Amino acid sequence: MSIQWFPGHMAKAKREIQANLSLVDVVIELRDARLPESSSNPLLSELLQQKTRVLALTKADLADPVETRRFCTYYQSIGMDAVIPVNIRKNVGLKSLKLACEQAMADKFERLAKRGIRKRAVRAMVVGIPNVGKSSLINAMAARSVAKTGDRPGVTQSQQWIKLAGSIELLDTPGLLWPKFEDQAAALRLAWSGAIKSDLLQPVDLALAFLIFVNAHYPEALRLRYGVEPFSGASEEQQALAALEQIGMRRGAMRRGGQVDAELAAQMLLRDYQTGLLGLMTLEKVPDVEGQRQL
Ligand SMILES: Nc1nc2c(ncn2[C@@H]2O[C@H](COP(=O)(O)OP(=O)(O)OP(=O)(O)O)[C@@H](O)[C@H]2O)c(=O)[nH]1
Repeated sequence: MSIQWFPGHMAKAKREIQANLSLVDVVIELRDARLPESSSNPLLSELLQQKTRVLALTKADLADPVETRRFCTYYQSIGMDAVIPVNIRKNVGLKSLKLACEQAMADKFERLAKRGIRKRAVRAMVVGIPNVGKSSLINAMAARSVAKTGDRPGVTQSQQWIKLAGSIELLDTPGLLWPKFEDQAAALRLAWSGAIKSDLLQPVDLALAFLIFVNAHYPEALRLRYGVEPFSGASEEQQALAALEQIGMRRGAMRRGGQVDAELAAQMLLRDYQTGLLGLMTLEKVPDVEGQRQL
């Protein structure tokens, strides 16, 4: 991620989303299925007010399916209009997402029809933090679109509406939200997922924290890919470091002279996770009742 989020940029992003919101019926909010809470932005709830909100959990092909189901149930239970796991690269879930947008608006349009107002296409926009899949989703949906409608501009002149098959019009520019840098646990997960570069930790420390997490929640993954046995007890950091050494040797991350290049090993480990080679893993749990946040 190359964007630096200074307060001025955040204010601008907020203004842009606000302006676009006034044009749409439905907001398609993208969150990473591997970290749906950490990849959200609380500002959105504040901005959305009464708008219909459909949540797409992207990169579901990389997430633990059991946890994804739990998150779907959870978000529906706290009032999200629809929650759809998607794999944008493989076009999985996109049809359901489109249907969810139409269904979410069906009642409203019916009410309007009773008042003699003609049914029109549902207007939607995509929002989310960097790297969550916004452009991929718009492109995937547009690829099967009937036509681009150029007659009705968006807020800025370069914006257009993409007319999708059926009766949805999608704004072709997504709304960009900033990630949760201030929450350190969230920032860590975002960095593991590849959404942000961590300013807090060096690659090796980032990888060690990741190894401790994986060892606690998905120990089999380390055994299967690198032959690293689960570790426990005190000196977890030391053991994680030993595991990283082993991973470095397995993956050929060596310096001249035969020593493991820990930084390279760290990068390879995280890359393996980000590309799914480490298996399907979700980095956080559904919030418990106490920790339950608003949408
Ligand atoms: N495995 C997998 N990868 C995905 C999926 N959706 C997007 N990606 C990948 O995630 C990366 C980021 O996707 P983009 O569509 O560029 O994300 P964005 O939100 O537009 O990113 P910004 O332009 O930084 O705001 C790309 O490498 C995509 O191929 C998905 O459902 N599964």
